[in-house]
Amino acid sequence: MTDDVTEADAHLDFDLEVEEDDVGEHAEAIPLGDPCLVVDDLHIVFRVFGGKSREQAEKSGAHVEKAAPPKKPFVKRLLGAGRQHVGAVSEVHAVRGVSFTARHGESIGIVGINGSGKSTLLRAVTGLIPPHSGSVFVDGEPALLGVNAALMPQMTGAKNIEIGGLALGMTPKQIDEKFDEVVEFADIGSFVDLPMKTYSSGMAARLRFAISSAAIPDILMVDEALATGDAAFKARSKARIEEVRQQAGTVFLVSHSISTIEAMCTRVLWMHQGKLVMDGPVEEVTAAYRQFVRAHRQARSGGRAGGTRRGRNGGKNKRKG
Ligand SMILES: Nc1ncnc2c1ncn2[C@@H]1O[C@H](COP(=O)(O)OP(=O)(O)OP(=O)(O)O)[C@@H](O)[C@H]1O
Repeated sequence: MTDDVTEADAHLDFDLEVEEDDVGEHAEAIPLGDPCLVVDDLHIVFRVFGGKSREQAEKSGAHVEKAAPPKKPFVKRLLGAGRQHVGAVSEVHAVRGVSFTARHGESIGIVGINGSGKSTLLRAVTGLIPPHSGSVFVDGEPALLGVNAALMPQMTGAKNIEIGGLALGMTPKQIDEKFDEVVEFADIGSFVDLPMKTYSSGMAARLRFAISSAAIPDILMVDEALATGDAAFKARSKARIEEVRQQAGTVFLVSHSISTIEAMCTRVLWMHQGKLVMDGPVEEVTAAYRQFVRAHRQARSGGRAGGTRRGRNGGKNKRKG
């Protein structure tokens, strides 16, 4: 996989955040329990209407197919005759045949370039997206409050702590007891009384992480929340992740930061174009992924240099002319 940088891959649009910020020691190895999650040959397919989303998905390297038009009954065909065509329907095959088993006490990082299917996989595991085919078996209640979580931007942070807590199965009394801790963990101060739409993306991500981990869930899903925090927040998050694992919970962490994955995880899944290309110990998978990312960087900077030169010259020529 790592040596296999295709020309198509080289043009993919992705973040290459392999920065080396100091997140701390590597995740502690603890004895693992029984399986808590089994994902078996999972496929997730999105239907996309119109052309723009399709182009975006193709740019990210996802597998896009033109969907067969649904068969309409004769009467509908007759009534619809002459209506304007609203655009083609495409299918984005975002997750393609992914299988793995997670055990109690594991902390599993998910890496992959933009559009490789990481968030879709997490959302499918939590039951937010139904599988196209394949199955997900979960023992316990997954808590996902990633960047796309359904908190209400027009409501205050306080109200969102309440809603988020209830959504995670906490009682109003438990939410009351945890309230100050959540605000302190998220470090949002008096912003807690303002609508979430007034928050910076970092504040919102921190609050989501604080809510999702407040009740020590069976399975904690973290989607990029840690990328937006400072060193102190990362240290607090790491301690919280360890706490979940110590209590036999399982943690999934999606991040573009390899150093964060290395510090917080014991195992890594690498997704590429919807497929699971590697699943193994942190050092092994991150080493292979780093090599892949470097190769891409080189391929991309080569391509971009040409493009930029052409662009600049083109501008100059125009002004001269
Ligand atoms: N609701 C949706 N409708 C249509 N296509 C979607 C939808 N959500 C995701 N996709 C497509 O599925 C593919 C996988 O997206 P996903 O967000 O899971 O990738 P990712 O690895 O999490 O990316 P990133 O690192 O940029 O967050 C992409 O091609 C994306 O465009």
